[in-house]
Amino acid sequence: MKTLDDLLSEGVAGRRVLLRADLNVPLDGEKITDDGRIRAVLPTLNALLEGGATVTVVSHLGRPKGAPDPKYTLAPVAARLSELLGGPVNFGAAGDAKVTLLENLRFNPGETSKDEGERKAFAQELAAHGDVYVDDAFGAVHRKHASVYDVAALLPHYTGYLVARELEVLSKLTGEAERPYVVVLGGSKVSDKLAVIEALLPKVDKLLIGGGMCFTFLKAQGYEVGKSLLQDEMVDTCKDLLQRGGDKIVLPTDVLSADKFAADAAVQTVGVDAIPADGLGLDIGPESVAAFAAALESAKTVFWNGPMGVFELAPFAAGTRGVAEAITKVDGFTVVGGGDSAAAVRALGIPEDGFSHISTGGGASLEFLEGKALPGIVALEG
Ligand SMILES: Nc1ncnc2c1ncn2[C@@H]1O[C@H](COP(=O)(O)OP(=O)(O)O)[C@@H](O)[C@H]1O
Ligand SMILES: O=C(OP(=O)(O)O)[C@H](O)COP(=O)(O)O
Repeated sequence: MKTLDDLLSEGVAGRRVLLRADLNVPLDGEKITDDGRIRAVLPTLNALLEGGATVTVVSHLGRPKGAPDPKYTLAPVAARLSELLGGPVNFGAAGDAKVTLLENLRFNPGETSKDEGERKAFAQELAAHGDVYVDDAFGAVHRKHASVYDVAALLPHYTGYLVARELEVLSKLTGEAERPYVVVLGGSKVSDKLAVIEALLPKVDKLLIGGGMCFTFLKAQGYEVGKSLLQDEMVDTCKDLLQRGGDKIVLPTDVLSADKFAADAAVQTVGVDAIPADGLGLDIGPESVAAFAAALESAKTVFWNGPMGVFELAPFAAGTRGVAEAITKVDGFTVVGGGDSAAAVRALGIPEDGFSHISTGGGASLEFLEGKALPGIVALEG
């Protein structure tokens, strides 16, 4: 793979660079609640600007359905990027500034289309913005999307500093990871991540499952989960995983059940056998936090992706905080990955140096750990 330093030594003065970034930041309305992913691309962007390039930055935000949706505009990101760069950023179309951020890629159906022709057509449109392509969107390298995969075939392509660094650090988690190796999974992207568990099971010593992920497993164990996040069609898969995983898989034994998805909800801590029919499980309970912390105590390698609960709402942050703190006490190599997981660490005031590495990618890291070929990396290798 050619690197950004290769490109800089070729010289970028006066050249147009198409830069794929992952600026999929958490938002509260129009307010960015964590700008970590914007900051993470600054070294690459600044190096290109210092080299004299004109840069068109492209990114997705959230999961709009292939059409413009004001809820998912990158406008707040353009404003924050401009603040962080200390200079102007054109938004939506090229202008006087050296940096342009285009609107959310996923407003175009070609970006995520399963139809290769449709994706390639959109990749052609994107390629028109650059003489060369730099991929620094580590969080999206596991997506076979036009801006991540197809466009690389159309332009000379290079890895950005973030992608290079992430691959270097995460490669310590594959192959000869020191044992015990504990993976902690949570979050809300249940269907994406259930598929990863199967591949990870043989590689790890313990798999702790909390967050929105755990309810499909609890259902598979025979418990009723009320109105909690549930992937009904995956219950049988979970039964099979539980059987194969044996005592490697650790599930919560208690949860916080709320009467609504809100900070002022009425909340009760219940055993997993007593989740009310109208209850929403929004965090793991204290007994589970203690069990997860105990399982982490002797770990030598830890990877954590996905908050243990809806940490954005104060009453449901304790599980994520407890697990994060337990990981910071581990005497070994510890990685937390994922847009929201990294944001949670910062939002909860957990010292960032308590982890060996904070990755910008959740799903991307998991698929890398799994040993899967990542489309965004395959494309850069070609
Ligand atoms: N029990 C739960 N029910 C619903 N949502 C949850 C639950 N636990 C965690 N979440 C949500 O999961 C989201 C993060 O999930 P995900 O995107 O998978 O993580 P990451 O971005 O770190 O990969 C957070 O916004 C959090 O509120
Ligand atoms: O937030 C992301 O992934 P993550 O939640 O796994 O860290 C990336 O921006 C990828 O987004 P996607 O999972 O909608 O393709």
